[in-house]
Amino acid sequence: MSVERALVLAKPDAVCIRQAPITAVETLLKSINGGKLLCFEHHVVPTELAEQHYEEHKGKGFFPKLLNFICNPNGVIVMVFEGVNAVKTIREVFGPTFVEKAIQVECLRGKFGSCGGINCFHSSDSAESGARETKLWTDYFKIELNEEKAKKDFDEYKAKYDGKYKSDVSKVREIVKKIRADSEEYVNAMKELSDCDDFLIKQLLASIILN
Ligand SMILES: Nc1ncnc2c1ncn2[C@@H]1O[C@H](COP(=O)(O)OP(=O)(O)OP(=O)(O)O)[C@@H](O)[C@H]1O
Repeated sequence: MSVERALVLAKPDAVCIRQAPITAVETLLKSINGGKLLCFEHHVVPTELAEQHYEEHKGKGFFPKLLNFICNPNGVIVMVFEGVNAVKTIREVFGPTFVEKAIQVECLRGKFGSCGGINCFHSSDSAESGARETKLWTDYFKIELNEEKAKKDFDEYKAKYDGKYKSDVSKVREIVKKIRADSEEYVNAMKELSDCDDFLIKQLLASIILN
């Protein structure tokens, strides 16, 4: 039995889904033995921090999309939890990385995730990474770890949003499915005109959709 710290992020999708961080905090405080919330702060993530946070994935094919997602202007809610075996407990509460797998079990990524790696939450994967990530994020944003302040910040968030918006993401998942199917068609059509890779073509599509 060891007391550990874990960095938890409500990722940009969970920042938009207002009820998701509330459910996460309340579920985690109930689930972690002796669980404490030590910070609850909203921040927009600069690329240099994202690169350090996800350094183990540098060079992998999905790295640019991972940075693009976590640096989204919706920002993230930075949380630090402490408790006995906190890392394992949090990862069980969040569930599998990919939403298609997460929806097969009772877990928060399955409840709130949109698709693939757009899975609402990050949590440190070992006590060592918990310590490393907590230091990285708290140093970067000069966050003070303080249970009282975290409670106040969370209570303010809760007073503003609890029960104001739905928790059911099923309509959003249907739309995401359609967009993904259309995006494959777009990539195939562009490939007749281009040797650009799929990521760059999808970035163009994102610009078109947002225009
Ligand atoms: N093959 C992939 N394709 C797209 N995105 C991926 C892929 N693998 C991982 N990701 C994204 O990168 C994040 C980090 O991957 P990792 O393998 O560390 O999973 P995790 O530990 O479950 O997630 P996290 O680190 O966010 O808690 C995932 O949460 C997901 O958003």
